[in-house]
Amino acid sequence: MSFDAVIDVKNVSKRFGGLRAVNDCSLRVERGSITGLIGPNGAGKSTLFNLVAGNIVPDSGQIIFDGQDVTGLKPHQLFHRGMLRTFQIAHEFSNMTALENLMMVPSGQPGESLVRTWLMPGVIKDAERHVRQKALDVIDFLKLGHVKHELAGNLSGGQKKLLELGRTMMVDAKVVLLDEVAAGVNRTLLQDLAANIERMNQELGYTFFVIEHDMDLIGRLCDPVIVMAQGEKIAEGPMSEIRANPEIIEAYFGAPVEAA
Ligand SMILES: Nc1ncnc2c1ncn2[C@@H]1O[C@H](COP(=O)(O)OP(=O)(O)OP(=O)(O)O)[C@@H](O)[C@H]1O
Repeated sequence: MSFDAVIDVKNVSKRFGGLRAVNDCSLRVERGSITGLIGPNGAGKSTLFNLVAGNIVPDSGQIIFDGQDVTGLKPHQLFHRGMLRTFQIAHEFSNMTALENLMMVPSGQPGESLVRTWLMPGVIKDAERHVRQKALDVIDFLKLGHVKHELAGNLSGGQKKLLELGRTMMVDAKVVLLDEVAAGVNRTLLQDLAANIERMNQELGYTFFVIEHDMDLIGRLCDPVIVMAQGEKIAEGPMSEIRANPEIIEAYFGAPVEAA
């Protein structure tokens, strides 16, 4: 079977003191998929995300991103290669409008250099026009037109998350790591958010890697779903299969695990 992995985690381990938070774990995220990562509290999901996103360095093993060994690279270096992590913290600049927030994202805009601004005003104008148009397209795609001139600080929790999703679209990410999408979002906006993630995946080809405690959301969005427990991958498959596996249900999906 051919498998085009955008993220390939190979035998990665991470200890905190005597605790093996991630233990010889291997898993892959296929390009074009929405891959879910679930498991009980303390299973090692966040640690695995931190390892993949470059927030912490593994004790052993390798992280391959888009065919290249990126083990030990920092988050900003991974960002420039097209790996984005979002939703853990709302990064919006409160005193800027939704549209301006999107326009701030692309790095290395010519307008950032004062010397270039002075030497080549025409180039800057063109680049700005391009970024503005792209931001307007993203606003349209996410159906945020009615709040585009609203200060980001005044948006609802769900709208802020949509805006953050929009920020990933400004840089053409190869993979987006989503952390706890559902946390703090009401059911209606959650449906919007889920629909937009699906559209970004299906219409624009984005790959997502998702940690989520909300099993309904995981069931709706993700295929495959990877189950972690005690620092290891213990199962992988469509949510229907995972849900039907009595051993997994018994051991890992009792009431405490479902609680977001
Ligand atoms: N910085 C740290 N220092 C010490 N121990 C840590 C650290 N980060 C995580 N751990 C421990 O590693 C284990 C795995 O934690 P992790 O947060 O990765 O699990 P998780 O699956 O994301 O859990 P949850 O669903 O509760 O967020 C836990 O026992 C946790 O206490």
